[in-house]
Amino acid sequence: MRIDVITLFPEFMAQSASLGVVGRAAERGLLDLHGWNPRDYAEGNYRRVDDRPFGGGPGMVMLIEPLRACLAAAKAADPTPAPVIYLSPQGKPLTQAKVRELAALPRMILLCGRYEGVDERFLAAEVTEEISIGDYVLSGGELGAAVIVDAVTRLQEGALNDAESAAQDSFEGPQGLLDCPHYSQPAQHEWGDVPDVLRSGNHAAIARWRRQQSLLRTWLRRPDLLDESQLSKADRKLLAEAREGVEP
Ligand SMILES: Nc1nonc1C(=O)NCc1ccc(Cl)cc1
Repeated sequence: MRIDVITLFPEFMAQSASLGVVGRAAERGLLDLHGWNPRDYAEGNYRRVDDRPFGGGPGMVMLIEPLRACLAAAKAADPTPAPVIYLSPQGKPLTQAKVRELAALPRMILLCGRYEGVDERFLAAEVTEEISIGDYVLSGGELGAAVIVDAVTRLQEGALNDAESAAQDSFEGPQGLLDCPHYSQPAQHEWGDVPDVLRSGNHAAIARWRRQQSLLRTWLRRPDLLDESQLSKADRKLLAEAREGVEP
């Protein structure tokens, strides 16, 4: 998958995509990441990319023309069509379902704003969709872009090894349940012992326990993610059994 990122800080994107699974995927050619800096397309001595807002008020607004020229250069670099996705708190909240949709695309262009905003006429003319990574205000769109690059790259065929993809699947199964607790050495510790079932060697019982913990945690921490009507009979039974001993 090719991802072009329009950002005043291309070095940030390069760094965040050079580590771990994403870095490995990029090395393997599963991710083709390109940074484009609007400042390289700004005219005049000062190469302005921003200016004061009409109507007054604090801060600066990113100008149309440098973004327009920058986006045109990015599009000209590869014939593959791509949606232009703008990261901002005004966007649609990012979900794993959306990540899966994006991961299936051959290419996307991520637009990272800075300052107080981007001229609305550029957004109206060039942006396909706006996405938010959460209801909080960051200093720019780059962290949102890095989140999308990471989440989408993990889903590229061959990006994850068997263990990693099993972990991914368990978490983002069809119902999107929260992950179960994890334990490793030591078995006994002053902060508690590892649940016996995990040391029993009984793989059916272990899988049952993990599923039950995911169901219980989702019910307790994120009931909004739990659509009980979509649960299998077995899952409903597991959850009912787990609920008995627990107050939400
Ligand atoms: N929340 C979020 N989810 O995606 N992005 C954000 C975010 O806060 N961006 C900050 C931002 C976005 C555009 C401009 Cl011009 C300036 C600052």
